[in-house]
Amino acid sequence: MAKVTIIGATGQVGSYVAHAVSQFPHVQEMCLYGRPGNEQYLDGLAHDMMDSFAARGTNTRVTFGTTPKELRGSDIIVLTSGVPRKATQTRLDLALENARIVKVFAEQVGRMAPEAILLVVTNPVDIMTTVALKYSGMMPHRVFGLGTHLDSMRLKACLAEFFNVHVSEIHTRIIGEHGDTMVPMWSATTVGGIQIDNLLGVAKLPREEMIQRVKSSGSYIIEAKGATVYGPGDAIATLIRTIVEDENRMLTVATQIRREVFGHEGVCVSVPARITRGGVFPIGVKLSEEEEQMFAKSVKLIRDTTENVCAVLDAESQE
Ligand SMILES: NC(=O)C1=CN([C@@H]2O[C@H](COP(=O)(O)OP(=O)(O)OC[C@H]3O[C@@H](n4cnc5c(N)ncnc54)[C@H](O)[C@@H]3O)[C@@H](O)[C@H]2O)C=CC1
Ligand SMILES: O=C([O-])CC(=O)C(=O)O
Repeated sequence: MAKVTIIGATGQVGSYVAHAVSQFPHVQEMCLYGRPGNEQYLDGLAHDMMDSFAARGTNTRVTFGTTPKELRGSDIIVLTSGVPRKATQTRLDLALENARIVKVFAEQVGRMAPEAILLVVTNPVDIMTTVALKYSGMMPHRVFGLGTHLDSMRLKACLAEFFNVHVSEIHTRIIGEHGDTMVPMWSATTVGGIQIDNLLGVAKLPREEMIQRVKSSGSYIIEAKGATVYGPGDAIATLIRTIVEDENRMLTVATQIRREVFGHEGVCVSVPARITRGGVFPIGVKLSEEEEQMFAKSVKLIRDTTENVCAVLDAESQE
């Protein structure tokens, strides 16, 4: 049984995730957490959800609060607080503003629930995951980010449409940044278990177009309806289910990498990882030369931006 806490529960992604995750049988308590001033909204949200659970026959207890003690006893904490981008912005434009928000909550989690698993969603997610790891002081396998799991699902949908097969027939991964430097792993892409290059007719696969579609998916949706909610929400819900039900699935999420395994270190970036009730454990993979070069570019961008942001945060905390 697990207590799941959503930080940023008043937001679009946070409230959808809270509702989606509460239906998992192992989730005993759903704690809706927000910043001071949002108590009335959280109260209303909690009551709305209780009505929903009664209608659905879900037995999850809903609690809410704005003080750090609410975090105590959490098994999984999802951090969704932060400013979302406008269609004209990149995720990287949010880095400093959201890092200030993430730092505050990460410190609270590190103090109140250091044994929990912390899943970071706030954008730019790779950088925010490193910020959360640094300022929470938690173990690296207990802090991870949504990363390119969502991008991998978006590519999966494109491939299922192209091949006209059920999505469950597609296995694929995108590693690296949740952003423009993301790296598709065509070498790990299969349809019905068959490696994509061994399928007849695959030469026609519009790989570049598909990746462009994945890269622009967030801004396309934001421009049309203001925010992405169901895609990230259900991608997050899958990760939480994997943890609470100890499914040992291998998904692609932002996690701290080590030099001995990935040739780089010091940042959180998406790679394949085994996800269990005990945490998230990256798995080393052999990349092609092109994938390796693209991955190095992604890591450099994340590292440079993270270092800049952390330098500002550290200077501010000296003031
Ligand atoms: N990694 C991913 O794939 C995705 C990441 N996101 C990111 O998640 C974050 C939230 O997105 P939405 O829920 O759509 O936004 P939203 O505006 O609906 O909600 C924002 C939440 O953050 C809180 N918040 C805002 N400023 C704050 C501050 N200064 N201090 C404390 N709390 C603050 C709000 O109270 C609210 O709960 C954004 O950074 C967005 O870019 C969203 C979708 C997918
Ligand atoms: O694009 C955004 O800002 C939200 C997000 O990360 C996504 O849906 O991929």
